[in-house]
Amino acid sequence: MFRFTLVKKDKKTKARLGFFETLHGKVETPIFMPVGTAGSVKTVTPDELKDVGAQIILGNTYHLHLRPGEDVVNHFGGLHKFIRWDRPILTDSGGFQVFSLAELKNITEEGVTFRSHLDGHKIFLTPEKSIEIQSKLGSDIMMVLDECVPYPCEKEYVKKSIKLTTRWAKRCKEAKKNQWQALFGIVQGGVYEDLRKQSAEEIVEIGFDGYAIGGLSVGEENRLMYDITDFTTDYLPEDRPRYLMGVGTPEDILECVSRGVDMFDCVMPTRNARNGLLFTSYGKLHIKREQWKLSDKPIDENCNCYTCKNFSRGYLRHLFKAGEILALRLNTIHNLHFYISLVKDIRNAIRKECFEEFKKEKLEMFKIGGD
Ligand SMILES: Nc1nc2cc3nc(NCCc4ccc(CCO)cc4)[nH]c3cc2c(=O)[nH]1
Ligand SMILES: [Zn+2]
Repeated sequence: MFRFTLVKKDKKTKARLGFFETLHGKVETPIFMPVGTAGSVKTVTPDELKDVGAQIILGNTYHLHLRPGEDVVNHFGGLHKFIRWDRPILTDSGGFQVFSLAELKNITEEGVTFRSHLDGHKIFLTPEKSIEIQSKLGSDIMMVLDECVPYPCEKEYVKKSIKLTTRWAKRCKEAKKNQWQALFGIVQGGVYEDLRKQSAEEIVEIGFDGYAIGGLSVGEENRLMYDITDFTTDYLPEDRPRYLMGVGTPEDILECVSRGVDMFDCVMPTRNARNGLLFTSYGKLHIKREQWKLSDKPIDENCNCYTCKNFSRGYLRHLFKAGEILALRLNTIHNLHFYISLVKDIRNAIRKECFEEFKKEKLEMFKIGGD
């Protein structure tokens, strides 16, 4: 059960306001999805996720297959019950994780063979196996198994790779049959516009509930990511959500919403939080800096998250320097709240038809510098 509704199209940019409905509830777009790779969004509880306004989270087929295994999750009634999250979950297919994490991988027509980064045991992932795992996990939105080519990558290789990705997408759709879960296709094509057009046309031809732009945020320059995104969204149907995988910084999200993207996921807010790097309205702030030792200010005076309502920079710096686990939790709560509030403000700006001014103002403020 999945349905996307386009509510409003911005007049001056390609930004869109919409929402989609799943078995586990409704999600307004543009949306940011916190990453819960192995089931948990690191260091925070489901209630804390709801407090910061999270509507949907992302899980990873690769990680959950390796540990604890989809049969264990299925034994507990699926991922929602296992992790106690009753809102929508999207699972990535393992495509990217194999290419970015596993050692010794070999790709054939049938699938990809790789060794677990945990204990080195051999795994053979096929489109059918990826769909089987995601079905047992019970995610609301499944992703097809694709080949995410590295950057840079020979055009000849990319040309062959998108054909394989298209054949795998077809096999995923067949493997899904009439299951209740939604299935998103993934467009590849590297940084080559003609191959992006070809991949988009082939994936749209198969027909999916939504379309992801893959193969980006893999080391290419931002400008190139924006250009390829801008080019590709023109080949995706208006009445389906567009999901830019692995993106990105607050700037990237503003830039790519204006280029027609509805959905984002990134480990940036959570991973940076654990490294003491905090997002504020004026740019990034390094909490461990000496200059915050005696600061009684919150991370961001414009933020009303639990961390900013209760704690000073001085205390957060102390916790971080002392290696207190609470530091990781409070930093994560703030960074997730920052990202989720940003996309909420984006939705309101599109609704009030002032998105372009909102974007300009935000980008200017981010440049001031948080430190
Ligand atoms: N199935 C599939 N999944 C993907 C996930 C991705 N995730 C990314 N980028 C994430 C990169 C990324 C990694 C780490 C950090 C934190 C740095 O502090 C930020 C971004 N690109 C991606 C591409 C694909 C893709 O084509 N196919
Ligand atoms: Zn805050």
